[in-house]
Amino acid sequence: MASSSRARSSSPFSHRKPSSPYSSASSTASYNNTLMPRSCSASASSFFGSRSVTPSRDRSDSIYYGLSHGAGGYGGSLTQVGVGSEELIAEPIDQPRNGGDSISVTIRFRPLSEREFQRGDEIAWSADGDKIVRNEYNPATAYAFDKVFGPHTASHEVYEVAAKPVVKAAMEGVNGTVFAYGVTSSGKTHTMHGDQNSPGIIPLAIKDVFSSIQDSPGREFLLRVSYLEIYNEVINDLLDPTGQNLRVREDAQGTYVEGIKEEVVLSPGHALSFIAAGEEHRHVGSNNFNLFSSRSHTIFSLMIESSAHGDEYDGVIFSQLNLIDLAGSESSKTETTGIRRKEGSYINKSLLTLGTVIGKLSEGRASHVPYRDSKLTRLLQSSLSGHGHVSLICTVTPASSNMEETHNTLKFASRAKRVEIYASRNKIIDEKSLIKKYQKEISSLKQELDQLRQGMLAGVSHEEILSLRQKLEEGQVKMQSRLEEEEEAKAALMSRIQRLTKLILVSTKNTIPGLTDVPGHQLSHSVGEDDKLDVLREGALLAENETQKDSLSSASLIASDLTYEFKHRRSSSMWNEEFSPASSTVTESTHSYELKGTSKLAPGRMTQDQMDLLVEQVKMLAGEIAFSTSTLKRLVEYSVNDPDSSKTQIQNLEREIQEKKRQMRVLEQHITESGEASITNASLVDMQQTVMRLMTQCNEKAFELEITSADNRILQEQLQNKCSENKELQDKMTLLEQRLASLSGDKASVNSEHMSEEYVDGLKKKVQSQEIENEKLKIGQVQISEENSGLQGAKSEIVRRSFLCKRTGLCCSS
Ligand SMILES: Nc1ncnc2c1ncn2[C@@H]1O[C@H](COP(=O)(O)OP(=O)(O)OP(=O)(O)O)[C@@H](O)[C@H]1O
Repeated sequence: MASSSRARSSSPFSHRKPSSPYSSASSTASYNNTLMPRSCSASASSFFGSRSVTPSRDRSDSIYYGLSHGAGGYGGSLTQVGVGSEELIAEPIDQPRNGGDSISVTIRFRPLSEREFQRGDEIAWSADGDKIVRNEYNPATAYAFDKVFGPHTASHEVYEVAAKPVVKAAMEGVNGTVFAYGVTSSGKTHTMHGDQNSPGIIPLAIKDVFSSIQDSPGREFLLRVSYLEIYNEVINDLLDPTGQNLRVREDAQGTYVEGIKEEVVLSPGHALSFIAAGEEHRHVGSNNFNLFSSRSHTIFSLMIESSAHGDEYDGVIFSQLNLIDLAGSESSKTETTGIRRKEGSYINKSLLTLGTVIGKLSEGRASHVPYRDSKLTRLLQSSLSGHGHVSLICTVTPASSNMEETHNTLKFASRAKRVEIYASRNKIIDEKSLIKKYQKEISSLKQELDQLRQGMLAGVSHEEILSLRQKLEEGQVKMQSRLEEEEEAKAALMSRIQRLTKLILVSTKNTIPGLTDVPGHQLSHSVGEDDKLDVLREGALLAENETQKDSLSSASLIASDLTYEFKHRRSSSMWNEEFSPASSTVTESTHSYELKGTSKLAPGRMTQDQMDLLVEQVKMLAGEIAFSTSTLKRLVEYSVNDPDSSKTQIQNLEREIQEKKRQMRVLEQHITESGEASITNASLVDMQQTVMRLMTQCNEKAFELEITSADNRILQEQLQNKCSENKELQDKMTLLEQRLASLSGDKASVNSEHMSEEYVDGLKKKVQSQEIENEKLKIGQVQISEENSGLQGAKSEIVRRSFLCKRTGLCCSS
């Protein structure tokens, strides 16, 4: 058979042997060294079946004992087995020395297997009463324990005694460890896991944990599980196939496995589905004693965090519950070769270390305890060193062929009984706890969401926002994207809140304020629960009977976000019932407005819808008051003619008006309180401010643009004037130039014709003054050009500004 990680069926237990003790073992087993009892009678023992042989003895002469404590308790005062015979090898079990508790040690017999039966094995060890194990061949050899379970005890009975108290304490913050110890094929896996017909300690503990949550309506829980195996001294994560060869680390809280995967679980089915998945990876192989022998030690851990609701909050309690299925020790009789032998030697070595550690601890001396000698003892260090409850279930076979191995198990159990523990509630952790982190995150997200909701609805209506958008033209896009962002943020917050709250488990029982009267159909399972329960149903693991399945289902928990949603819906519907305008006729309104629930309506928690409804109610009341007042006025007028007949009507109407005014005041007060509560709403203020800012900016820009446009028009007019002036001057200059040219021609002709001196001087003066005028014209022309270029600059500035205004998108229609 393949040695490692072979695929098995989806049920975590379906790969296991059939429950019948006679159905699994091979009938061809070679087993010759059967031990026969020293004083064996042929009488059949009804206890172990007709084939079993019980040696004869006289107990009353050889042993007396006094057991004074109740079964399965911690710190029980199990007294030693007193002895009256020198043959007695019984190891006395002492009271804890220093007043601490002791490990709970129970023994579970399994029936003779078919193979043992076929082989002619006899009963070598048996339960004598419910606390003593006695050797059938040497009756003086007896051991006393907290409880001894006979071969026909069902697993749930073992659970009640050996595990339930540990689970209960774990729910209250005390760490707990339950482990099954015994030789191969003695029934460890049967005890810890069980099968479909008889669930073992692990499924029963899981079921109990969820029932306990169900019975704790005042608390919130967060559960995580991890599942690992120690195979050949290597730690593998059974929930994560990539998590191989993990390392053990140590911190203030004790040892832990670095990088182990922890899964949050929401229901029993959910938790069991992880075990089923883990079992797929566990190392199982066959030896000549057990077809499905566990080749590794497995530790299934349940991390439990809890805290009280709301005002009752007193910190977070954390505890860890370890449920351990050890691999069985193998004797030389276990015929193994190759890989099995190697596995066997690792198993034996670690169990030997466990024995040594227990031995050292039981001595109670401050000697070195070799926890580090094996991964198993290293991981169990905090449990074994007494910081939590420990329950050891030793599984044994009664078979004579295994008499020595069983004896060794009993001796180990006896030593373990002497180990003292001082289990106490874990320190209250707060900031570091996951549940606290989730709770904080949820409440801040909820606040944020409320703000967002109110911010989007209060004060600024959607229509107003739309009209603002229109006014803001391009600003509309900005606004739109902002709205979308906020919608997205809201949706993201909602889904995050839902996701986180779904991980926190609360009881569905009706004692939490706000959860009362929850109609069954409004409650839902947590996420994934149905799926996981399907997995469970497929494996039929817990389908022991319908009742049990039902109780498991009823133990399933709702997520607190559903509670939140439910509360929300409930308050809304209550609101609708009480404040529905539809139900408010003038005469009935007195009742419908009556604020029966005012104390329930914490103003800060009002949704916008509720606020709107209130405002509507106030408006309606105001209308009604106005209507009644005018009716009253008319009645008073008519009453002049017939005062008696109208008197009662007038009085009634006056009373009605007074009453309505009173109701209106109460409603207004509510609105004011709610308004005050929401006035701090940053999102709303933000949004309104943004709108206002954009509006103001837009108006300013529009005004600026108007001024600039006006300036522009004036400048353009000026430019045109200057241009026409310029044209005139240019025309004038052309004329003057023409005249100058003609004058120059005149001068030449005068010179040539020897014109009179006077005439020439006169002409010269004319020319000079003309030149001066010319110069002036030129200067004028330069000025005009300069002015022209100034105007051009102004023009481009206007164009630039207009462009900028358009770019900012904030210009008005002008
Ligand atoms: N109390 C019991 N009642 C009936 N059958 C039992 C009981 N205990 C064990 N068996 C049966 O004995 C066989 C061996 O049991 P199991 O596999 O649990 O032993 P184990 O101690 O886990 O062995 P290993 O150490 O090799 O894994 C199985 O077929 C199982 O169903």
